[in-house]
Amino acid sequence: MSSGIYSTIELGTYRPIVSESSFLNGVPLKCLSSRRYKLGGLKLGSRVAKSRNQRLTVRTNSILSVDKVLEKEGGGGENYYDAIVIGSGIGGLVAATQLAVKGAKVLALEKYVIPGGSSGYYQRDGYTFDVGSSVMFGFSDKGNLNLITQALAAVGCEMQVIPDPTTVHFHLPINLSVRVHREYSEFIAELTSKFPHEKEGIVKFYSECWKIFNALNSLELKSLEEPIYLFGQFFQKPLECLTLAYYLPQNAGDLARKYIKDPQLLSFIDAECFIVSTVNALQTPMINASMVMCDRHYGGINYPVGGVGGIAKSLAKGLVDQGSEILYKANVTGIIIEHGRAVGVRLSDGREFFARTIISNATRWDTFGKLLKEEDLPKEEENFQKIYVKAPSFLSIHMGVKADVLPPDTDCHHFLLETDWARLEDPYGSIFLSIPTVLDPSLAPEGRHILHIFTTSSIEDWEGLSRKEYEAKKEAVADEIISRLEKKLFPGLMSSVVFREVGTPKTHRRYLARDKGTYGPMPRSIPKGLLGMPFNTTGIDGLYCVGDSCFPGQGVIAVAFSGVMCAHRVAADIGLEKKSPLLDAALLRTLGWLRSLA
Ligand SMILES: NC(=O)c1ccc[n+]([C@@H]2O[C@H](COP(=O)([O-])OP(=O)(O)OC[C@H]3O[C@@H](n4cnc5c(N)ncnc54)[C@H](O)[C@@H]3O)[C@@H](O)[C@H]2O)c1
Ligand SMILES: CC(C)=CCC/C(C)=C/C=C/C(C)=C/C=C/C(C)=C/C=C/C=C(C)/C=C/C=C(C)/C=C/C=C(\C)CCC=C(C)C
Repeated sequence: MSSGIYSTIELGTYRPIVSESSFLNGVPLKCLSSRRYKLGGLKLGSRVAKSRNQRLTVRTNSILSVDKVLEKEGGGGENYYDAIVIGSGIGGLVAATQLAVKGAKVLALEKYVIPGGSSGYYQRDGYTFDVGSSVMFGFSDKGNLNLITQALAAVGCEMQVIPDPTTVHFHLPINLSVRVHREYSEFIAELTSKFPHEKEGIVKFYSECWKIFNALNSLELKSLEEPIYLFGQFFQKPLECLTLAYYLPQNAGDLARKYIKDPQLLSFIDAECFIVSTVNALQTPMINASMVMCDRHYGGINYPVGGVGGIAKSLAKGLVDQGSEILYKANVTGIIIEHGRAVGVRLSDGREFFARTIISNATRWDTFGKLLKEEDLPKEEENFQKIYVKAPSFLSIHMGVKADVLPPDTDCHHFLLETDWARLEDPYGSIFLSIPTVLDPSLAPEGRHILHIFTTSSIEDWEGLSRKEYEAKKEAVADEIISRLEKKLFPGLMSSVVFREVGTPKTHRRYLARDKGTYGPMPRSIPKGLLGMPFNTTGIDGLYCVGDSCFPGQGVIAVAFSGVMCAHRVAADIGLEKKSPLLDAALLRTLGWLRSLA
C-alpha cells in the first residue's frame, strides 16, 4: 500500500470521474462522486435516476461539477425524510452515508458547528488538534474490517494516510517498556524478550486473538439484527460464525489466564485492554480485544494526512454529494412520538423535522434520559443501564511544544502508568499521549510538535467550583500531568510548552453533548462479553440508536460498525433492502432473550 511515507487508500475497482475537493489544514479532502457520470454524453446510473431531489448542472470545465438543488418534496411534504440522524459523530455519519448511498433521503442534525463529535478537530494558533483519539483502527486498504476506509469509499472519498510504525509505546511499572510494533513478529519478539518464561503463553493468547480476528475478517459485516443476512452468513461461513458465537460471551482476561500465569504480564494485558475499553481485561469482551490487537498488525494503524477531523469532514461532504443534507447548530431537544412511534424531532429553536425513521447518535443515556424524557424507559434500556454504566469522562491537554524537546525517533502514541499497576483504572492514574506531528508535521507550525494528553477524570471532580477555582484547578491538574511526563519521558517538557489548552469533563459534556462528558459505556461488573450490548433497534418503533452505546461499544471503528449495522436494519425496514417480517420477529425475540442472559 505505501509508497514513501504517504500512501493512498485505494477505492477498489470502481474509479469515478467526478471530483470535488475541500480542505482541512491545507490538505485537499478528495471526494469522488460514486455516481456513474461520463464526460460527453452524460450517463446516469440507476441510483441517480431514482433520486428525486437532485438536479445536475454540467459545466464545461475539465472536471464535471455537480450542483445539487434540493427541491423540497417527498413522501410527507416539505421536511419529510427517510431518516433523520441526530448527531454527526462517526457512528451517525456512517449510518447516514450508508443509507444515502442506498437511495434514502437523509437529514443529519448536528448541534455543533462542524461534524465529527469525538472525532472532530479544532484549530488554534496554527495548530490542528484532534479532539479525541488519533489512533485509527480499520483504516487500511486490506480485508473486510477496514470500516473507516469502506465508509469513505462508499461515498467516493479517499484520504491520504501515513502508516504508523508503532501503535503504542507502553511505559509501565517495573520499568516495563513495550513497543507495539506494526510488524506482529517484532511485537511478539519484544514482549517475549521481557517475559521469556511466558513465551508459550504469549504466543497462545495472541494466536487465539487471531482466530477471532480471522473469523471476523472473513465475514461481510452487516446488521446482526437482520435475519436474511445473518442466516446467509451462517450458511456461507458456518465455522467462522460459530467461532464468533462461541467467543461472544467471553472476556479477554479469562482467556489470558488460560495461558499466562505471570501477574506482571497479566497486568500488561490489562493495560492493552484498558486503552480499548477503559476497563481491565477481565471486563473487556474478547471479540473487541482481538479486533484491535490484530488489526494493528494486519492493516496497521494509519493516520490521515491533515488530521483525524478530515474523516468526518469527508463523510459529511459525501453525504451531501449523495443528495442528502446536514444541518449544523441544530440542537435536537426532543424526539416526537405519535401513537408510540418516533416520527420526528424538535430543535431548541422550535423547528420540527419529520421522517419515517429516527436514528440517534446521542448516547443511549442522552437519547432516553433527555430527548425522550416524557416517555417511560423501555425495558431494553432498563436492562442496558443495569449492565452498563457511563465510563468516566477525561481531562485533555492540547499543547504546542518546541520540537527539540522530543528525542529523535519518539513514537507517536504513548501510554504511561509509572509505579503501581493498581492505579490503572483510577482517575488520573494512567496517561495517554499522542504526538500526531511525529507522523504529520503539517499539523503544527514549523519547529513545533503537538502533544495531546488525556487521562480519565469524573465530572463530579469539577462541580461546585467557582470560575476562579475551576480555572486554577485545571491548570494545577495539568501541571501535575505534564510534570509526570517530564519526569518519565521528556526532560525539559514544562519549559518547552508554547501553547496549552485544558479541557475537563465539563468541556467534553458541553462540546460533545455526552451525559457527564462520558467516554462511553463500561460494564458495571464482569459482563458476559458482548452478549448484553444492545444493537440498533430500540423499544420504540421507528427509533434506532447508533454509536458507542450500541454493539460493539467504544472505539471509532466500533461505532463505524454500529453505523453500518444500523443503516442495514433501517434500510430493510424502509424497503431499501430485503426483509422478512416473520424472521425479523423471531430473531429480535431471540436476541432479546440472549441479552437477558447477560
Ligand atoms: N479521546 C478519545 O480517544 C475519545 C474520546 C471520546 C470518544 N472517543 C471515541 O469516539 C467515538 C464516539 O463516536 P459516536 O459516533 O458514538 O459519537 P460522538 O459522541 O463522537 O458524536 C456524537 C455527535 O452527536 C452530536 N449530538 C449529540 N446530541 C445531540 C443533539 N441532541 N442534537 C444534535 N446533535 C447532537 C454531538 O454534538 C456529536 O457531534 C467512540 O468510539 C469513542 O470511543 C474517543
Ligand atoms: C448475533 C448472534 C447472537 C450470533 C452471531 C455470531 C456472529 C456472526 C457474531 C458476529 C459478531 C461481529 C460481526 C462482531 C464485530 C465486532 C467488531 C467489529 C468489533 C470492533 C471493536 C472495535 C473496538 C473495540 C475498537 C476500539 C478502539 C479504541 C477504543 C481505540 C482507542 C484508542 C485510544 C483510546 C487511544 C489510545 C491512545 C493512546 C495514546 C495510547
